[in-house]
Amino acid sequence: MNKILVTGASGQLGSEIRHLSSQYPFEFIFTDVAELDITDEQAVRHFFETNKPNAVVNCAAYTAVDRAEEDIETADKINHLAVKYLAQAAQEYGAKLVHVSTDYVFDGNGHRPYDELATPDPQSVYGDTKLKGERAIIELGIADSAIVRTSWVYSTFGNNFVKTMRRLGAERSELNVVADQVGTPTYARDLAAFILDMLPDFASPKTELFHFSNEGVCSWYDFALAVMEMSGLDCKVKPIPSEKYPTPAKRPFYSVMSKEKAKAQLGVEIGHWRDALQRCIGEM
Ligand SMILES: NC(=O)C1=CN([C@@H]2O[C@H](COP(=O)(O)OP(=O)(O)OC[C@H]3O[C@@H](n4cnc5c(N)ncnc54)[C@H](OP(=O)(O)O)[C@@H]3O)[C@@H](O)[C@H]2O)C=CC1
Ligand SMILES: Cc1cn([C@H]2C[C@H](O)[C@@H](COP(=O)(O)OP(=O)(O)O[C@H]3O[C@@H](C)C(=O)[C@@H](O)[C@H]3O)O2)c(=O)[nH]c1=O
Repeated sequence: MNKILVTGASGQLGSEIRHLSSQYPFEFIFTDVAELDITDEQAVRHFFETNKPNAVVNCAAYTAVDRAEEDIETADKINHLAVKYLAQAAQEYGAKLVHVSTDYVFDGNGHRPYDELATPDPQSVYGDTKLKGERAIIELGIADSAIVRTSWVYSTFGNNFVKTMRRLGAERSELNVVADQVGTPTYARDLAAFILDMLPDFASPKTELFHFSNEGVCSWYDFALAVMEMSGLDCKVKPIPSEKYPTPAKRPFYSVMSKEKAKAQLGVEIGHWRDALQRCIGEM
């Protein structure tokens, strides 16, 4: 029996893993900051010593992209230093590690889907701290560890762009949304299934990077339009350029990721973002 520690389990991804957990023959330990604060190095070691998980899926993160620009130290603690503590504990106690990262590690100046060999160049504090977290794992040379980069995550659980659009769409008759930032949305349930499916057989002498999102490409504007349409909301969405929606953090203009490696090596079949969105909104 595999004993899987899930950190940050009250967030979107963690909640989706919990939702799917009864379908998998694993024993799960779900923790969020109250049960295991991953920035507390001693607490992390103690937790591994006491519970001896065979695997850890790190869903904990500092995901407030704009707030991170001001709150650099906290973002770094959670997205970087804490990831090192988890990786060290996983190495010491022989547990598999699956860590989740982001498309925001890329500068967004590309025009073809980024694969796992593409050079990251984050443009925001959030992206920078997430990249430092990735590197902390890679530098340890830890076996049986995977970093899954994903993008534009939403779920019925937690906070996300889909929920923001539904709220604003119900309140307003018109909404401006950026149309020059392009990427791929990811239903957290599909990401959760991908991670749980890969875990049992996953083995690697070093850290493997994988990209995972739903299929297809869209702008935030296209995404917002689809949310309104599928939610039956009569709110007019207007496309605007990024300079008309100034934010503290710079977002990549293009952050589409190639999933070829995950498909070839792990045999995953991935649904289109519109179908995934429809499934999620159907549960809201
Ligand atoms: N959301 C997105 O669009 C994307 C997310 N990702 C990555 O996917 C992963 C999962 O994201 P998602 O589920 O959306 O994130 P959420 O923000 O929904 O959840 C993160 C969870 O981690 C918790 N947490 C924060 N600090 C700590 C801590 N010190 N110890 C333990 N838990 C803590 C949060 O608690 P609290 O809420 O109290 O802070 C929250 O419950 C993250 O690695 C994220 O970077 C990648 C691409 C896109
Ligand atoms: C609410 C709103 C946002 N926007 C823009 C701002 C931004 O450029 C874009 C997305 O908005 P958000 O701030 O909700 O999304 P953001 O927090 O940037 O989402 C990111 O989160 C992190 C955690 C990730 O890892 C990324 O993959 C990505 O999902 O939409 C509008 O144009 N109009 C609006 O009314």
